[in-house]
Amino acid sequence: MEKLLTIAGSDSSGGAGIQADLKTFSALGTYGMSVITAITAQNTQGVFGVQDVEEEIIYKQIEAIFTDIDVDAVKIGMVSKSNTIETIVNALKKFKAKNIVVDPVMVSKSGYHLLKSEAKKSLIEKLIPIAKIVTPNIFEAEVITGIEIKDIKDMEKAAKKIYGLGPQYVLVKGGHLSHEPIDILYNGEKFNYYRAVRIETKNTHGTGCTLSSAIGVYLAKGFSVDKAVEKAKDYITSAISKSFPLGKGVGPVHHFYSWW
Ligand SMILES: Nc1ncnc2c1ncn2[C@@H]1O[C@H](COP(=O)(O)OP(=O)(O)OP(=O)(O)O)[C@@H](O)[C@H]1O
Ligand SMILES: Cc1ncc(COP(=O)(O)O)c(N)n1
Repeated sequence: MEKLLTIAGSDSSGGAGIQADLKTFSALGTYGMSVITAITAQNTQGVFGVQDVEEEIIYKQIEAIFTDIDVDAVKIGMVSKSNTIETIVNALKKFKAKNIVVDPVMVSKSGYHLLKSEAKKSLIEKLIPIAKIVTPNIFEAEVITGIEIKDIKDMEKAAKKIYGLGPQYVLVKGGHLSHEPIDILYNGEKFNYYRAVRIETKNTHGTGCTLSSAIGVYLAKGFSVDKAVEKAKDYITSAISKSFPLGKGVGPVHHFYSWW
């Protein structure tokens, strides 16, 4: 069984963050482990508080895992602040982590800033360069590049600029853009396009977390990046199509749609 690690924030309502990542790892038949960077008090309507975890215990969590267990892939989500980013980057370099998927989480669907503004520079200059694949949504790609994104051409331009920061692949996700949720993968030479039909639902809490975790799973299973994204895109599209209402706000996708 492949062993996956998520380094991310906890979402108390279970739809995004660490909880979404571990559900994705389990649903896709892999063993999931977690390093928690921050605890959020969150539900389907909003984020009501965040407590960042101290760097020392973040490092110890990573050390405890890598000194004992072979990790096949690492997914990184909410990282909150620059000291946390530096701790993670130094530790992953030290332990020679492979198949690193960086989801550059900045703002929750409910509008809460999960990345402090002082951390943008570290995210861009330190975290993104160590990624095998980085998966910004439209807003994140705009913040990272300074390019305003209105269409697929702009997504391509942004993908090229982000590639210049050092990751091996860039996936710009179009979930927030037009009618068709098209995602664009760039490897420095060519673009691949991943299309799906838009599912009309408000219940999309955790879509980005789930997609990046699923990419990690398929990389851990030995698929090429192109194929891993294709399979992860199929998974998120099905999980969104079976998403369900929970609470009074934005409900979660169904990670276990093919199980029950
Ligand atoms: N309504 C939808 N129907 C089908 N696919 C969708 C829909 N919304 C998003 N997607 C797809 O879900 C994946 C996640 O994309 P999205 O742009 O929502 O990421 P995100 O904004 O980072 O997510 P999150 O807000 O959870 O962090 C992408 O593959 C995107 O194309
Ligand atoms: C801990 C944590 N990590 C990531 C997200 C982003 O997910 P979404 O954009 O669906 O709110 C979140 N809300 N909470």
